[in-house]
Amino acid sequence: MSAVHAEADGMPQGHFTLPDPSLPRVLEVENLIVDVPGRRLLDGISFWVPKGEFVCLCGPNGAGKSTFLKTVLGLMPPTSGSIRIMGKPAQKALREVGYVPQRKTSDMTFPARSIDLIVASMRGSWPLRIREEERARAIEILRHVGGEKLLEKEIARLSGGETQRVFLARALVNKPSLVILDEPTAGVDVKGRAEFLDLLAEISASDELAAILVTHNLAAVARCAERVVYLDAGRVSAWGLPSELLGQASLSAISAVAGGDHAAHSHHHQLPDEE
Ligand SMILES: Nc1ncnc2c1ncn2[C@@H]1O[C@H](COP(=O)(O)OP(=O)(O)OP(=O)(O)O)[C@@H](O)[C@H]1O
Repeated sequence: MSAVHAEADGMPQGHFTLPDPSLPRVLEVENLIVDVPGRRLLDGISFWVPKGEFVCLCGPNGAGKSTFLKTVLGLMPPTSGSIRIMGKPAQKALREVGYVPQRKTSDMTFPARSIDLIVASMRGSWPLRIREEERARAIEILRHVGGEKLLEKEIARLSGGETQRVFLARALVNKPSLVILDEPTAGVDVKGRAEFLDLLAEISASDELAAILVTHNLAAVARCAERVVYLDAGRVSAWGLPSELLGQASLSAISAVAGGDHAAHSHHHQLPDEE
């Protein structure tokens, strides 16, 4: 508990309920520090995610949420501290993690179909020829996310919501223990966002699959989060149940920051149901 600070402006003070320490841990982060030349981006992050738990990772722009995800995914080196996935050093357990990127980073510049993307993830290499059993598995996982009709479609031609559905299928195809989603509905229209939220709620209901969802979307937090980790200036400023963090002041702290790709283009403050 020593790494958890309740000092951030607008955050509730007092008691936060942590996960049952006796449950198996899918992700365990201890005193993680990430420095880049001249700057500390993550300043002693500690928390864990038990099997099956759905965690929303919230916090203002620039808090370090994407940096944290990149470090867990092995894309940025930790300066010190440790990240364990299913009890192993993170680098040795990345097969246990599925990743859904922000839509802007998943824009495809070459002609790939949904099936290619999903089979590439199954194999770990780009498929030149797809075997029958691979095709069957791709259909199965797309059906699971309600996207079977997208199988042969080119990714570049899909809507935002369809694209994220395919990326969710890709993230789930290897039966991970943890799925990590970085503002998956930023830049997705209202209908696509509502449908994607239904899929996230299903993941949240699963006792097997754990998730970390980076979001500024209060509707997503209210509907899916089993726990919330609130990052501020590279530190965990609160870690507890959504009901403990969704007090009046903290509610505005989560929603009243411009999120995702909107942030770069406008100073518009978003409504709670936007991302
Ligand atoms: N490679 C890097 N070198 C230097 N600074 C970086 C690097 N990557 C990120 N930063 C800075 O670190 C801070 C945290 O960035 P990060 O993208 O992790 O925040 P975030 O919480 O994901 O924000 P947002 O909600 O806007 O996506 C920002 O100030 C960013 O400019």
